[in-house]
Amino acid sequence: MLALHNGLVKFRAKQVTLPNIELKRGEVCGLQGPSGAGKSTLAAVLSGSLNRHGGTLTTPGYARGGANPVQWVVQRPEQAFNPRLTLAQSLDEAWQGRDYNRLLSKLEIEKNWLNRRPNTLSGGQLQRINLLRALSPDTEYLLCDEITAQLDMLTQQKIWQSLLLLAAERNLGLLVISHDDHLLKQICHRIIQWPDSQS
Ligand SMILES: Nc1ncnc2c1ncn2[C@@H]1O[C@H](COP(=O)(O)OP(=O)(O)OP(=O)(O)O)[C@@H](O)[C@H]1O
Repeated sequence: MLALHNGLVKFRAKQVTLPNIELKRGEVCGLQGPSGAGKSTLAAVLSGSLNRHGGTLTTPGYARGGANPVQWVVQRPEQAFNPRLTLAQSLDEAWQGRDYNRLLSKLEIEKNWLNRRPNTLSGGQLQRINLLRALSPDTEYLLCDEITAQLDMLTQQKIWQSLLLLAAERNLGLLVISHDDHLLKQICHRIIQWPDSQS
């Protein structure tokens, strides 16, 4: 279970009250809310990237020597990679030397892309590799923060098709943060409307 209750984050000039959330493995939950409400802040807290100032956070434990089981995937994949490393080097780090080749075709990634540096790939190519980076065997929950918002419609559809299949196969819990009403209704089991109500 991944859960946050009564979460609160204080920035220097602002305090953000986070919505209560409980996400189980195998579940695809949408999160929708106005710009600036704190959706990315919530993802940062759930993934342990940002300290909270209140509330109770429940996360799955790390496997011994393993990576974070809660992975936050952001809208701009270039932020997730060291620009000086090839993508293969970044993937080897994230996967700790384990074999990810089986996932290349599932995510429609061409092997030769991996010899390149992040700034030489398109947004869609890089986001596929970013998802592969986040999908090491340790991952149990994926926080998808507007991950296809900058991509064309066809690429969006293909990425979600691949990702939902993999999520079902791996029994991952998915939090889908998006302003795209149509996408959320199409793929989510339930949608949290923030700050209004839960449905
Ligand atoms: N590092 C930071 N320092 C100061 N304020 C911040 C920081 N990060 C976020 N905030 C503020 O916290 C609030 C929530 O930001 P957040 O990015 O989580 O919103 P969001 O719901 O994801 O917005 P959007 O839909 O536009 O991406 C905003 O008012 C933002 O300005």
